[in-house]
Amino acid sequence: MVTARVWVLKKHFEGFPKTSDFELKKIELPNLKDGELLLESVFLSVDPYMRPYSQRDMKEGDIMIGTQVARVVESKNPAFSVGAFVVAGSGWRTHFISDGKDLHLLPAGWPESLSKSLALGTVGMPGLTAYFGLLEVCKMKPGDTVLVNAAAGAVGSVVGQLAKIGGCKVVGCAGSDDKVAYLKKIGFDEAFNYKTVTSLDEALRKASPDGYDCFFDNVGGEFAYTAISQMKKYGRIAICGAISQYNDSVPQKGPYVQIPMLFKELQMEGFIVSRWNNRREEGLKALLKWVVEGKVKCHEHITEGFENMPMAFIGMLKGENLGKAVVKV
Ligand SMILES: NC(=O)C1=CN([C@@H]2O[C@H](COP(=O)(O)OP(=O)(O)OC[C@H]3O[C@@H](n4cnc5c(N)ncnc54)[C@H](OP(=O)(O)O)[C@@H]3O)[C@@H](O)[C@H]2O)C=CC1
Ligand SMILES: CCCCCCCCC/C=C/C=O
Repeated sequence: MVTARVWVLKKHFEGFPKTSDFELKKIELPNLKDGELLLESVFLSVDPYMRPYSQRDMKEGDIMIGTQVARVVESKNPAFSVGAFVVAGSGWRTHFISDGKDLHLLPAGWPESLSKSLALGTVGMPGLTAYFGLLEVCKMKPGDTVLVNAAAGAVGSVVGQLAKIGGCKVVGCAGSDDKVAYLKKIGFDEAFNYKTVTSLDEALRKASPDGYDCFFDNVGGEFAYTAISQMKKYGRIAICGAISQYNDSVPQKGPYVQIPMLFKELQMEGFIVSRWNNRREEGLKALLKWVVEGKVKCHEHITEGFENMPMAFIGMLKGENLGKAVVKV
């Protein structure tokens, strides 16, 4: 008999999540039936979507949603051998039983020297978000100037590096000087700390006096309005996230974007990465190749200990992470 530790949503978040909104519980797992396997989480992801999705899809007492890299510890399913690593979406659990249907083996050719945690970040859902958002929504082309916010995070850091590979000029904004230094180190042409500039409008204008062809928006709110006002004619805006609004108890009011949208004839499109689930393999193969070749650099913010999941999640929402926020069990 295996005992799993799980984190449940004890109380729906009101405003910014608190550690008291979560509860750690123990669950006895039954013996395996034919076709099933027992897995143990090795790395778990903490992601911004957990904040809005918990509100929309979860009830109090549910196990927190989420993905993990897990190792097969026992198998009665011939498709998965003991010791194999998979990406699963089984929520905040140390151990779980699966019938194998929704598990993804790591992409073929994953080098032994590459941390498997990257399957939750650059070579996982956030990397795919950057890849499809840039190619299919921003429709980036060589010579474009691309703006990305939350640029030192899991998605943003890949957006900037892919845009450089694609022959673009890249401007990134992040919330600390260390993050800005990192962006410059990984090849961003311009980067600034949006928390310390005296005027965001001026900082954006200085970074690209001619404006922006593409805006990959991870943040929303006031930042997005200011950036949209500086788009070039026919610019493309990908609405990837709106993290500055996820913790609002009262929805923010304008300013509104219709005037720049109209007179600059802009395109703005929201997207969810799962739209391209049928091209997952293509995206992961490309991302893995760039990582192995050293063309895309990865940074991770690793929190040790399953007991620290809520703290890691809250820390990520506060901006404590440089790169992908991951918990190592
Ligand atoms: N559409 C889709 O399919 C997907 C969308 N997303 C979205 O992409 C965005 C980035 O996600 P991800 O890369 O995983 O997370 P990150 O690794 O970027 O972590 C979140 C970052 O957001 C920044 N942030 C937090 N609060 C604010 C705020 N009020 N204003 C500005 N920045 C803030 C912080 O960085 P800083 O220090 O710079 O403030 C923090 O580090 C999120 O909005 C997420 O919801 C992610 C995956 C898929
Ligand atoms: C239980 C696994 C759920 C995985 C969902 C991943 C979709 C992310 C879409 C993000 C939207 C905004 O952040």
